[in-house]
Amino acid sequence: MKKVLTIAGSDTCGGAGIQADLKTFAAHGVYGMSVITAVTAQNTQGVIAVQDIKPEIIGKQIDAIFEDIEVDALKIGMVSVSETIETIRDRLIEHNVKRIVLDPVMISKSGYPLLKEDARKALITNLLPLATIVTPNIPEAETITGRPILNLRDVKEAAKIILSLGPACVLLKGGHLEGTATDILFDGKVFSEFKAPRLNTKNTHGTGCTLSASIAANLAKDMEMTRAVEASKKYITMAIEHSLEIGKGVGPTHHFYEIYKKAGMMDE
Ligand SMILES: Nc1ncnc2c1ncn2[C@@H]1O[C@H](COP(=O)(O)OP(=O)(O)OP(=O)(O)O)[C@@H](O)[C@H]1O
Ligand SMILES: Cc1ncc(CO)c(N)n1
Repeated sequence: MKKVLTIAGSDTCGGAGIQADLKTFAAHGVYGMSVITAVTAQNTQGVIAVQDIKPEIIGKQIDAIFEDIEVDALKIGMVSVSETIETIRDRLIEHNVKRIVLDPVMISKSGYPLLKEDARKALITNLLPLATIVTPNIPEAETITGRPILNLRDVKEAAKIILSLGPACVLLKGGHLEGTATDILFDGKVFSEFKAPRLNTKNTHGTGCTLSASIAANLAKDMEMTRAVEASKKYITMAIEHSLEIGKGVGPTHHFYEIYKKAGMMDE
């Protein structure tokens, strides 16, 4: 069985972060493992509080995995502060990790900062160059590039700038634009578009976490990048289509093996 690791924050309500990642891994039939960077108190209405885990313990969690288990792919989500980012960078270089999906989580859907402002630079300089693929949403891409993104042309320009910062590929997610939910993959040579109809639901808590976890699971299964993103786009679209009316606010996406099967990935 393929083994996939998530390095991310805990979401009490189970829709985003570590919890979304492990559910996604299970639905993809891979073995999930976790390194927790922060504990959030949050629900579908917002983030109430965050406690960052000490970088030393984060480093020890990473070592505990790599000294014992072979990891086929990993994803990085919420990383909070500069010291955490530097610890993760050092440990991943030391363990010679390949196939890193970086979701540059900055702000929750409800507007709570999940990455400290002074840590943004640390994320860009330390983690972007290690990424096999980085998956910013529009506001994250605007922060990384310092440029507004209003249309598809801006998206492509931003993807080029982000690629120049070191990752092997960029997937710029169009969830925050209007109209068709189009994500653009750029590998330095070719732009590929992944489109899905915009689903009329408020229940999109954890969509970014789910998509990046799905890509990590698919890469672990030796899928080539474009095929992995294509399959993961189908998965997230179905997980949103079946999203759950849980809580009073922005409900979570739904994960189950049926979705994975319907997305045409049952043989992989
Ligand atoms: N209403 C929607 N209908 C269809 N697809 C959507 C919708 N909203 C988001 N998506 C898709 O979900 C995926 C995640 O994109 P999004 O831009 O929402 O990520 P995000 O903002 O990082 O999420 P998060 O809030 O979890 O950080 C993308 O493939 C995007 O196109
Ligand atoms: C722990 C955590 N990671 C990521 C997000 C972004 O969706 C969130 N809300 N919570």
